Amino acid sequence: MIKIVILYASMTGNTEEIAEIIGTYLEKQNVKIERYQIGYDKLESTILDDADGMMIGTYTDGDGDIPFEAEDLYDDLAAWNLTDRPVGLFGSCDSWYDSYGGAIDTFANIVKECGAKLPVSNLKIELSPEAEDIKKCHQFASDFMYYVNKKTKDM
Ligand SMILES: Cc1cc2nc3c(=O)[nH]c(=O)nc-3n(C[C@H](O)[C@H](O)[C@H](O)COP(=O)(O)O)c2cc1C
Repeated sequence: MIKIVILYASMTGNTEEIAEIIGTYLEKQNVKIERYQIGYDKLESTILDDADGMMIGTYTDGDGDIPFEAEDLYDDLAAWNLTDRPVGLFGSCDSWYDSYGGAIDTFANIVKECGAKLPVSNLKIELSPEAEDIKKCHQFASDFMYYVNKKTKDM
């Protein structure tokens, strides 16, 4: 069974909702999902030991900043073995701010630097997901799994 680990940081619940939409969609497709809330759950590189891919969801704080509770994870990722691992980035954003979903891009950059593969574009959802956004979440998850399944078959 394919396993995907979903890490998310959420203050007011929007990114958590997106994580739920993606996770539930994938579970229905027989993917094993493990969810961890950044800043609350214990996060160690071993959570990836038997995982086929990882998704990181985050809201954006300050002036395009990553949330305070995600700083430890950000610093620790270099020590995780991310080489060639498929990673997808998503989160809730607010277009009122200049740096739209800046934290998502910051996480995308660090995982790329750590050698991860980013098979899908970062998914940025305006505030709380609406019907159209739910479709985008499903498409994001589906495109991500297309890559993961292909990679798993090739191995
Ligand atoms: C103090 C503060 C600063 C923020 N800065 C940004 C920002 O720079 N860019 C952005 O896209 N959203 C920014 N936001 C908006 C949040 O990312 C947005 O409200 C998001 O939906 C919160 O997600 P959550 O419900 O998962 O916590 C900011 C929100 C707050 C309260």
